[in-house]
Amino acid sequence: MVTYAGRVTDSDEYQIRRFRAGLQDGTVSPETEAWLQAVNRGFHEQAFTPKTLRREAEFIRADDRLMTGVYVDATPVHSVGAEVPVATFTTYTSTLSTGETLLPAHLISDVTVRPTHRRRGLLRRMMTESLTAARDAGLPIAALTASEATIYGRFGFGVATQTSTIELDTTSRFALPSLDRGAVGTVELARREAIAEVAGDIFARFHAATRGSVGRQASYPARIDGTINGHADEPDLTVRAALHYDADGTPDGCVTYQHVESRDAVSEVKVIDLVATGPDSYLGLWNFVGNLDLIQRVRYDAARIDDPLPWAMADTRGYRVTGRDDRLWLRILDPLTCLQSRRWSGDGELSLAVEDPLGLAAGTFDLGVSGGVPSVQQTAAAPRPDADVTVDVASLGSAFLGGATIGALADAGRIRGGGTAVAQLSRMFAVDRAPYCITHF
Ligand SMILES: CC(=O)SCCNC(=O)CCNC(=O)[C@H](O)C(C)(C)COP(=O)(O)OP(=O)(O)OC[C@H]1O[C@@H](n2cnc3c(N)ncnc32)[C@H](O)[C@@H]1OP(=O)(O)O
Repeated sequence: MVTYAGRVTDSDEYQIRRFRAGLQDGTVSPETEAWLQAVNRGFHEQAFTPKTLRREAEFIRADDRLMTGVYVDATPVHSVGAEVPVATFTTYTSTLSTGETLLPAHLISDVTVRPTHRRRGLLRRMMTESLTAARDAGLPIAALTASEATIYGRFGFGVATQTSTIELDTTSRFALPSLDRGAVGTVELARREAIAEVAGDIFARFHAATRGSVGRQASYPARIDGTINGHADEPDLTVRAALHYDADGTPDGCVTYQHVESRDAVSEVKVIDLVATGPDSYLGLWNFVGNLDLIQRVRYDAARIDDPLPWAMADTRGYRVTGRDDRLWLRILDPLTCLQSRRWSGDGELSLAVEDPLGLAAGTFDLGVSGGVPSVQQTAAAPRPDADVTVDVASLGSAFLGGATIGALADAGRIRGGGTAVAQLSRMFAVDRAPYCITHF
């Protein structure tokens, strides 16, 4: 019988096991199946069918994920068995685009703790061990997308990118006059099945050029083309797709969308995914979606917060932002590598102290930028009180790609330093566009 007293760090009641997805000749191993079904329960989702279970196992194997399960020795009679983990956590390596380079990134997902085992430190233990292992393996940064905004700051994660939910009025008000000013390319409906063939190449071009983008997991084509349809065995055949082609006929943008029942009897289309490699393909795809017949409104929940679309529209009031959400959370593990990998806009020299509650990225750094080229050196293993500017590691994660400005973080009390040094750091960190991530993981 499980006893429910004490914190996990004080008890030997829990065993942690780490493993890769077990899948042989189309059969999912019992350990992997129990882990996947536990994740589903944790997120209140329907149980996998044999077909969707196999597909999910194939995807997580393709990502080469490390799965962590926390187990108890024994469970009460009639309860789920001891083979089902009470907590889950998974990690894999992908890339984060700084717009200049692709940084290897430690991605964290599928974090669940069973309600009957919560608030005993299981998440803290899994997270601390995982971040420490990633740092020791030389990974400079960790990333996740969060179910709640209050959980991950304590582990050094900061909101690094945000997205808007937008609604477009696509009645006769919708027009993009700027498209007539020399935009090139054409749009054509695509076969749904073709998306899996082209989406990867289009995304790779977007990813390399877009600061804040995270490499997509193996399941992504199936997520955006309707193959993954909740937990149904069959694809969602309401999903449609269109491609934008450049002047040479090469696909350089892709949108998937579906007609949905709206709350207020307005004929509405939901954009599932839209990836464009440049302004022409971006506006071209929106022109297509905005001119669909019989549709009065288009909704999209992953628009840039500095979206060019309203600036291209004849009637900017046809573009409404109905929400804004954090998307990517970043946790710097190696400030030296991270700071050297980004683009700098202003020259300057100052010392930067980084505070880290987990101690992984703490230190004092001399940061110099000359002609936009950075030179960073660690001068102390701990944050020095006499540094020009002091920042906590979560705020550094928010500022890293320009998602939060240094000025806003200073006014929020999260960056400390003399006015001149903070203003200089602000000029050095400034970016021309907000970072943008359209990967959910
Ligand atoms: C990347 C992702 O996968 S996001 C998805 C996260 N998962 C979910 O939302 C599924 C539902 N929730 C859960 O499964 C669990 O409640 C979890 C995973 C959020 C937390 O797991 P627990 O094992 O209870 O967390 P743990 O006991 O280790 O708590 C660690 C700290 O986080 C805090 N905390 C935990 N959950 C929350 C929360 N939902 N909101 C605010 N603080 C929280 C605890 O108070 C504790 O704080 P402290 O150590 O500073 O005192």
